[in-house]
Amino acid sequence: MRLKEILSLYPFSEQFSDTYDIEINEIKMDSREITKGDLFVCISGFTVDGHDYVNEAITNGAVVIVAEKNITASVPVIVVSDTIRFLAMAAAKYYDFPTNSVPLIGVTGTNGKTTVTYLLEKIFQLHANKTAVIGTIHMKIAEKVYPVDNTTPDALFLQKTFRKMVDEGVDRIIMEVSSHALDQGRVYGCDYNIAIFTNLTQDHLDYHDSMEDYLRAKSLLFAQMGNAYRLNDRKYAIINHDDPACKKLKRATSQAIITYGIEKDSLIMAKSIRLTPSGTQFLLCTPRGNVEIRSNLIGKFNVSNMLAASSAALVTGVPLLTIKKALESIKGVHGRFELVQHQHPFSVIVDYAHTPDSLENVLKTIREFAKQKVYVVVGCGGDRDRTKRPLMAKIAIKYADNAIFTSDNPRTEDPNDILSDMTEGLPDSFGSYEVIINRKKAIFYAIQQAKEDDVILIAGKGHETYQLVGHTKYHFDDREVAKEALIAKET
Ligand SMILES: CC(=O)N[C@H]1[C@@H](OP(=O)(O)OP(=O)(O)OC[C@H]2O[C@@H](n3ccc(=O)[nH]c3=O)[C@H](O)[C@@H]2O)O[C@H](CO)[C@@H](O)[C@@H]1O[C@H](C)C(=O)N[C@@H](C)C(=O)N[C@H](CCC(=O)O)C(=O)O
Ligand SMILES: Nc1ncnc2c1ncn2[C@@H]1O[C@H](COP(=O)(O)OP(=O)(O)OP(=O)(O)O)[C@@H](O)[C@H]1O
Ligand SMILES: N[C@H](CCC[C@H](N)C(=O)O)C(=O)O
Ligand SMILES: [Mg+2]
Repeated sequence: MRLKEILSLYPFSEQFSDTYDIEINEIKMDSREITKGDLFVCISGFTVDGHDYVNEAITNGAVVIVAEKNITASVPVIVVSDTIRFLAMAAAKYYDFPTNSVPLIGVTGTNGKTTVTYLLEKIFQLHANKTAVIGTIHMKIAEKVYPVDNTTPDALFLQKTFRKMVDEGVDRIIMEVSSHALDQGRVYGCDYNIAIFTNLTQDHLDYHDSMEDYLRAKSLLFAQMGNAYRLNDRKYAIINHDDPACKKLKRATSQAIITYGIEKDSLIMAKSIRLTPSGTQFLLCTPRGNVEIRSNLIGKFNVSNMLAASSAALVTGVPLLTIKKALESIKGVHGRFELVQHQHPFSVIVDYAHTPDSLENVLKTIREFAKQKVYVVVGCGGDRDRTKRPLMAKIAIKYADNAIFTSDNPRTEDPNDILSDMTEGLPDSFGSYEVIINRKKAIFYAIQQAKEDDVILIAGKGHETYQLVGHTKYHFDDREVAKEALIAKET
């Protein structure tokens, strides 16, 4: 594409003279990925400043630099006020606005994003849609799976990927939208048809200044849906009515609002809920009628997730009976309340709860059904919200009979410091706990202790297949380690 075309969306682009009318191979934001003929956009990051890599970019073949600072270079330099904004705009143009031609559904909230995207994927698939998903576990185009680094990738990756999805005939894109991505403008170029909010509870206070700031970031998804009351291009904000943030999020958008809820009177509701140790049952009540759902998903929070997914499916025209069939066919979500299969008379559950609210929800659910003791093996991630550590420890002790605190991706922190943060504020009256820094040993210990009808929850890593120590990822899978420990117990 000609540079002039890429620049055409930029305000007063006529200021860029014809000397800028050159052919561009691709747009890149990483000097290490530049090849001959590319345009390099300098992003000032949290770790380094892309402006410091201009020479490397030129050596690798960059023919134009887009920067926020006046820099001297041997190729033309275009100075803009905000390179992140420029990147999203240029990428959307370069890849020909892929999200204009396919419904895009964004899911945000502290917990439940991966679950809701998974449920929606299954519903749309049953409705004969060709779906694509982007989220924490992977990126998926129909049945092809690709690895991802972030839950929500950067703007460049997104636009390029959306183009690939559209070209491959995808007719529904479902994606998780993290607060980091919203704050960093990774989704500026995305044209959402539906935005879903699950809930807002404490997390990421290492990154956001306060819960208000965290909510502000989440609300950007709703604010950036635009103001388009076009009959053939309806947009919907789907919001959890039970969450206190609902009121503020409603005000963030001018689009049609669909509320869902269990407690509060909502447009889409779950009534007559029955929670059992093997699933949930409820009446899905909608303006298009009511239908009974019998799901294998465990816990009240999953009823809320099913309402969110059902709401999005309904507004896109999926019949209620298809929604019912899809929800009832789902066995479980990878790494979420996943039962480790074995012959012992006690249960081992691996779950991705890594926030105070999710840990409380999962432990409460287990507590309700446990016939004997509840064990929890849990840690807190390094280089992440320190203030959630003592809260998670308190919750673990409150709901479990035996809490074993251990490591979960210490990253660049000393695991001892993380564990001290967890246990520091715990009064003696809070009950006993143990600290076993090595996660494998902690899991083995819990499984060795367990007796008939006990339940062991291994929380925090879910689907993850690594332990991140420093900047190195070591293979580690809670489910594999649990199985090893179960075999060791037999012998
Ligand atoms: C704190 C944070 O969010 N950082 C994100 C940020 O990275 P950064 O600002 O550190 O980037 P940087 O390394 O300083 O680089 C700045 C620029 O220089 C360029 N560069 C760099 C080196 C070089 O040699 N040459 C070069 O050109 C880089 O390509 C980049 O354009 O921008 C990157 C690109 O978008 C992200 O991948 C990265 O996410 C990091 C890996 C991360 O761990 N983020 C977490 C906190 C996160 O975003 N999590 C959420 C999920 C949270 C949840 O919901 O639970 C997520 O969406 O994944
Ligand atoms: N609606 C919900 N409310 C509270 N907790 C939930 C909810 N749904 C799931 N959980 C809990 O949160 C954990 C993570 O769920 P899920 O992966 O769906 O969330 P997420 O928002 O995608 O998380 P992440 O921010 O890491 O991407 C689950 O393992 C479960 O313990
Ligand atoms: N998306 C979350 C995942 C946390 C998972 C947990 N295992 C940890 O490493 O803290 C984050 O990056 O904060
Ligand atoms: Mg997720």
